[in-house]
Amino acid sequence: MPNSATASARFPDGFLWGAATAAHQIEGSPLADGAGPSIWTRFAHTPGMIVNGDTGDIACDHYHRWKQDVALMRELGLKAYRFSTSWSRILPEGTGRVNQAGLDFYSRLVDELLENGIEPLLTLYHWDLPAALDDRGGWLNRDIAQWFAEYGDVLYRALDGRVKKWVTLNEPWVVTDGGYLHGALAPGHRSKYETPIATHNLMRAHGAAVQAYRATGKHEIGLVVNIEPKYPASDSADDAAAVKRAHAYMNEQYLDAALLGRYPPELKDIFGDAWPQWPQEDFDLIRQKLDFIGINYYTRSVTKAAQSYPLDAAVVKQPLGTYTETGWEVFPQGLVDLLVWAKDRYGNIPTYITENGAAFFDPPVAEGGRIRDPLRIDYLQKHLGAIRQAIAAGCDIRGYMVWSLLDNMEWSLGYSKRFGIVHVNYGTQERTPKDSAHYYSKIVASNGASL
Ligand SMILES: CO[C@H](O)c1c[n+]2c([nH]1)[C@H](O)[C@@H](O)[C@H](O)[C@H]2CO
Repeated sequence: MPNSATASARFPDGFLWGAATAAHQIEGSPLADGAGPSIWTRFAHTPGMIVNGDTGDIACDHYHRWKQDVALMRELGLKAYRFSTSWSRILPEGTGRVNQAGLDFYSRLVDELLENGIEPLLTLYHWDLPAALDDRGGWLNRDIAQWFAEYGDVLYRALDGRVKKWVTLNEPWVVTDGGYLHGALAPGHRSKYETPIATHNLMRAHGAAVQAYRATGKHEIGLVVNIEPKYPASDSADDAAAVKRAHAYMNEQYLDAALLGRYPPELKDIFGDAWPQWPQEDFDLIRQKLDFIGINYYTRSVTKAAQSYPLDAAVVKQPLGTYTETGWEVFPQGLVDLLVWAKDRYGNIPTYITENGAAFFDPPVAEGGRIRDPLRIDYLQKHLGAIRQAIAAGCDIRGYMVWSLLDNMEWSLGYSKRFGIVHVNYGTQERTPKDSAHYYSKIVASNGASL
């Protein structure tokens, strides 16, 4: 952890301090004003899919409370806000007819952010595929690359210039591992044959959306991936091989495709006969110049060889480790290690930490509206220290978006886990900044000097 050299390191001038959310997790009103259903609207209304039968029908009611939420960001002094747009709010059938009311919602939100001195970072896809496109095969249909580019183009033409940092996909690994392999996330498939196809079409769609941006956009576009560094449970050759497989599958697969124009060779070993041979022209589409990458970091995995599909690897719980409410080990050194790894493997591409945060059990709102969340403050402090260490090691880190601005719908875990630096009372929709929000606000105001 920090030594005198890194402790004296500082965050660069203009470091972009913000917070992140996603449409389906906070907006509510998924079918309002002409919006079409997404796969998450369907998944949440499928009995047994979401803890406590929770849905995104109301969530944080951000669809109506967006102005107050921007005011909250302003009070916290945030410089940026990473959010996603709902594809089926903009294109209810996924392609063709534009729902102007949906476009207007995001246009108003962007204007309000700008009027409050907050830079928007817009993610086109944060998992909520239009149900109408899922009915046509969704990420299993090669046509989705053009469908996605068309969706991006509608937003680029409407918002580029006001939005200057665009993201195509949020975490393609989670989309495929959760939605097509293990089935824990929408659309809930469990197929080793579908998973590589979904991966490949997500990356083709990413490339097509970047190409569409280059045709009209005048600013920046990137890709956001989740990275979870893997450490061997022992010095055995079997554990080293398990780490290699897990690292290739989760950490290298998507950035290699986007930045190097190829998949790691381990993927063929992992998926065997389920791993197709892709034509070179697909990689020519996928590999597009990016202005930045976004890395979402939460935890690490100590990994051992074990019987499991598809990796033949398992995570080893650390007896002396500290764990969050989602069972993730708090391990800030992993962030340093992965940022240096990414710099060395892909070149020092401008990088934003586009998500980092933790779910802890938060006490109820105390007298005077205070919510003490010391574990979250400790988590943030340690991970911001890790970023400062990575910057001192030469990594070109441009900004940090804490996950999340608000407690929100944690996908299949519903509202049972709270990641927000701001508490949401889902009964009243009252927002209450937690101690971590006040802590983070000071970090932002001092550009990290108060860390
Ligand atoms: C596997 O962890 C991922 O990096 C990850 C963690 N998270 C995410 N991705 C998603 O981008 C968010 O929508 C989640 O709410 C958030 C917290 O779970």
